[in-house]
Amino acid sequence: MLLAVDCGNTNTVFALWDGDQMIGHWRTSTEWQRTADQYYVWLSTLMNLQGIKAQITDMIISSTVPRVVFNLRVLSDRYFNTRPLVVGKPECALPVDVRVDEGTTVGPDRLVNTVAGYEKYGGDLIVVDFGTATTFDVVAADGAYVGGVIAPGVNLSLEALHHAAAALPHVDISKPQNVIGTNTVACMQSGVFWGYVGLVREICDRIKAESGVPMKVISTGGLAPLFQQTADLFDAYEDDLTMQGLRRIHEHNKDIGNHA
Ligand SMILES: Nc1ncnc2c1ncn2[C@@H]1O[C@H](COP(=O)(O)OP(=O)(O)O)[C@@H](O)[C@H]1O
Ligand SMILES: CC(C)(COP(=O)(O)O)[C@@H](O)C(=O)NCCC(=O)O
Ligand SMILES: [K+]
Repeated sequence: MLLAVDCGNTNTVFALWDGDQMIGHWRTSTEWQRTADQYYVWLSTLMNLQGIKAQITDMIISSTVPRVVFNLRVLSDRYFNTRPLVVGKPECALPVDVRVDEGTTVGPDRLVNTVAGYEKYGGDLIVVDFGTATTFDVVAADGAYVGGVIAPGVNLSLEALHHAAAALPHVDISKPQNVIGTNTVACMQSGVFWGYVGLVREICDRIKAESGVPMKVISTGGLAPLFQQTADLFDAYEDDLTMQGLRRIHEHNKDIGNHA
């Protein structure tokens, strides 16, 4: 079975794949100090609790935080006796072209999202990921990754307000009833929530205009469900797009006989 690990700047998600069936997924905070032994105790405890008996033979990693990869490699080596595929490393092939400026390193999560988006929805696609950052990634008709947009994340924007202004409290994001807030918290939530709705709409409109073709827009990431409540922003929501992409990339590397 395949263990797929997506390490974002805030959260790390593990998913267990049996062929194209996801039989479990677990989330933990991203901490580069966490050791291979700690990962293993955590993961095996959760698997036991759910009665999952799995023989993990393969592992694939996507990480936006380079220094967590070391301990994840040790996990793979020590407990599963396999060398992991690491997206973004030369030995990990992608099933699509990447057409960006020479020397640019695209975040692996962004590439993985577009691979999964293309597999399910085809090309001429925009994938919006509401993670620590909010990213927009564009897939051409042939599935190639052709670039995108990086905007500050929703929670990051709220945190920035709190940190920079003495009188603004820590606030959790939610969809406000009204645009006009009648207290500090409601005003901040309105600014960030409706500001983001506008940001998403404007950026997607401009990507479509620049591309000159009709495009589908799909959303993913921790905070995507919140924006799914605003009916007309997205054509679809996918809660495990990065995991689907990791499975697809692993399959592609097997197909071409690539061993990490
Ligand atoms: N189910 C959830 N409900 C509310 N907030 C969430 C949920 N999942 C994640 N978040 C928050 O959304 C943000 C992005 O999460 P995530 O997609 O896991 O980020 P990343 O991939 O960058 O680690 C984080 O600030 C996280 O605290
Ligand atoms: C843009 C990101 C910070 C998003 O990370 P996330 O919100 O998933 O933690 C990450 O994809 C990244 O570090 N990218 C490197 C630069 C680039 O993609 O061009
Ligand atoms: K992410």
